[in-house]
Amino acid sequence: MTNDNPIVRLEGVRLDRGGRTVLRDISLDVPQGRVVAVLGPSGSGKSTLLAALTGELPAAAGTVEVFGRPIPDRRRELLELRKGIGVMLQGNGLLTDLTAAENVALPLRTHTTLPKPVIDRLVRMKLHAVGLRAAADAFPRELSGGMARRVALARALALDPPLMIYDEPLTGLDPIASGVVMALVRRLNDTLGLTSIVVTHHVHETLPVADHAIVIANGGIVFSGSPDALETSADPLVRQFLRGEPDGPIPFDSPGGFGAAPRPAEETA
Ligand SMILES: Nc1ncnc2c1ncn2[C@@H]1O[C@H](COP(=O)(O)OP(=O)(O)OP(=O)(O)O)[C@@H](O)[C@H]1O
Repeated sequence: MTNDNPIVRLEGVRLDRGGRTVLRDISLDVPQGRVVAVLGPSGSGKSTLLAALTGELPAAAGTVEVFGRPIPDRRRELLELRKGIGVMLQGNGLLTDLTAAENVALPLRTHTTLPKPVIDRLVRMKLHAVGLRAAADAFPRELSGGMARRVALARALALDPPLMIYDEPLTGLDPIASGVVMALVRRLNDTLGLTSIVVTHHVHETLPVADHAIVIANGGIVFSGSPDALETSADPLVRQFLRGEPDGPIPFDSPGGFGAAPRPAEETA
């Protein structure tokens, strides 16, 4: 997967947490316009990888570039970069005492000086984009799980970020709601000209909408290729993950979690 101007580029990245190497030797290019699925068992380091993309976790080695520039060290520049990354975290993260519209308006109120009528209009557009314009005045408790997830998606889109990151967008959703959310992820990616990274262990719901998939396990990328190639892979590690088998090359009981790199952090290169 190569591209001269990828939206995200990782080169030889090592990520440590709590003094332990979680991921090592990670190289990945995400070209503009793609939907990339980041798959892997629980504790393999998927969220850790996302934390590196948003600059929350600096790489212990290697380079992480987003929008063609290394992740900045300076807080001000980092905050600026983050405005270009829409993040939908696990669960909804919706504020329960605010309506759907007020939740979507939050990033616009916090990060822009736009007048209220303009914000109201943008909020209506975002809710329309996720098919929920009629639910603007509903509180999160009045929404189904799938609808609440779509409001969270509208909120992540509020500032028109060119890059969207989804961390387990399907947790707790039934198969129908999962299908709706993933179809929306694909449609928004294409109609708004975004690039999307979807971190999930919901392989079968995510692969149909992805252009590219990577699997992380045992502290590194163990597969990188098309969804078709993933499903037909004969690699025992990939097979074990796809079938959800406890026995195989991915250890179930390594220290610190399933599939985590079981060795201490090396010296920074
Ligand atoms: N703040 C932290 N301090 C120390 N270790 C951490 C920290 N966050 C995560 N880890 C460890 O890093 C490893 C990877 O965790 P991570 O949350 O990235 O995995 P994941 O693939 O996202 O898991 P899940 O699918 O369960 O969310 C785990 O062994 C975890 O215990």
